[in-house]
Amino acid sequence: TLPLEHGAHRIGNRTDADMARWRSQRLGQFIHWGLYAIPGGEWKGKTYNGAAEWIRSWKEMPQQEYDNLYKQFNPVNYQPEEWAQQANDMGAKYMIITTKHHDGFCLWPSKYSKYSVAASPWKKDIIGPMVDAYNKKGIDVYLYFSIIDWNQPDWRAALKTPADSIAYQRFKVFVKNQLTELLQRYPTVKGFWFDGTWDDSWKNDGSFSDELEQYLQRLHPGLIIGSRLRADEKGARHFDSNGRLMGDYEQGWERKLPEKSADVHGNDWEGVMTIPENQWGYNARWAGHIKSSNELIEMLVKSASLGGNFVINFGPKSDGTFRTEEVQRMQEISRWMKINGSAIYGGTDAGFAKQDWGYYIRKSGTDSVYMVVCNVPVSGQLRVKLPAQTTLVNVTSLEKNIISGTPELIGKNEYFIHLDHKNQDAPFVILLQTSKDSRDNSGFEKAKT
Ligand SMILES: COc1ccc([C@H]2[C@H](O)[C@H](O)[C@H](C)N2C)cc1
Repeated sequence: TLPLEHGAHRIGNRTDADMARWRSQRLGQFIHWGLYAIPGGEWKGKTYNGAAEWIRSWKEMPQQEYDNLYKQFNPVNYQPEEWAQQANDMGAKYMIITTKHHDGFCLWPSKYSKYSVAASPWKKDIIGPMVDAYNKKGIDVYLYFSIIDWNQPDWRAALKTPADSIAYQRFKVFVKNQLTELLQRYPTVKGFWFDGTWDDSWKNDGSFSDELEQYLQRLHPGLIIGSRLRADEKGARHFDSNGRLMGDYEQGWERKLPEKSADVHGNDWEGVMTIPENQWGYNARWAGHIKSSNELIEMLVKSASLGGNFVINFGPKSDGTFRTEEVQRMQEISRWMKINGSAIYGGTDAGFAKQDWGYYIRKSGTDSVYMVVCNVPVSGQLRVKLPAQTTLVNVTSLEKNIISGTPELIGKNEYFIHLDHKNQDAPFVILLQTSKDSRDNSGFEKAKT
């Protein structure tokens, strides 16, 4: 391995209580909210086909006009208590809020930038009341922070001249000041979700990103920061030049999920997902495929079955309300989580052979393994192949009328669980109580006699 000064400083997952809490939460809510919600993907009758929060970079958008949108930011219907209530109903255990996206507009009255809510008609702090409302519901808050800042004259994508380096040096002081300010203003936050760290200016400055992460940890012990912040001294991101994960969890799963256990190498990880194909901020017209609640639930289940967290993104409108499709998804997921949440919270990779009908999730540290059935076989029988020296002690379902009879032993450590022929309109859950046992199959034979 290469001798790295600014590569990964820890091998393996964090084992402290803060990380264990994050790991048990499994379902998060991402919120992208800012000036981009005002145009909502359209400008002067034209539709922007990119992601709404990137509209400033659209050739049809005069940047000065975008930058002046702060004069219209006045979310008269913003009710953070309602936001927190609906997130709590959905079953989200943490929330990530954009304090500042790439456009540089700060949703808190920053001492270090005039480009904030303080200059808007709204005037007031947006972040504080949100953190308080979510924390009051027992939901942890993480602060999304974009390193890229199109509003800051000292920001540079690349350092081409000595003048660039001098300006960028000032910019790094500004970044450190804002992050310090955020931790001082909102001491209950559990971590940062960094973004906008792919440019050369940042990638080629691994030592700064490393020092910044260590500075933040000293300032606020226990902070959880994913792999997007850091670069090592050779410009490697997420994984250092020795292939070791930097940060506290793999944060690269954006609008995509790992397929199998081998894809995550035993690391903590988090997937973030949009409901439409690729819109984070509010976009008036969602084009393309819009994920149903069952699709999002299956992604959540798949994430938990692979030992990761799943975060669903919402883009509130400029007035502070949520669009119908997003409210619908929160309500449908809420109904499912109220019945099946025990399979998700504290869930992790069961280490069982994957079957076509769906996913296994182990309640971490126990012999309880949940089966979440997403694809009901026309045969009506679910194949369960237990690892060696594992016996099946009990089988129950979280809802009534799912299973018919007792499991049928069909081979060594292999069973069919027969389903009651009800057609299901959502994934359903069966709980397997197993036990480590030197004798194979000893479980159900006892039950059968
Ligand atoms: C260039 O491809 C990108 C760049 C940035 C993103 C940003 C989105 O604006 C959103 O904030 C997402 C979490 N982030 C990765 C997404 C895709």
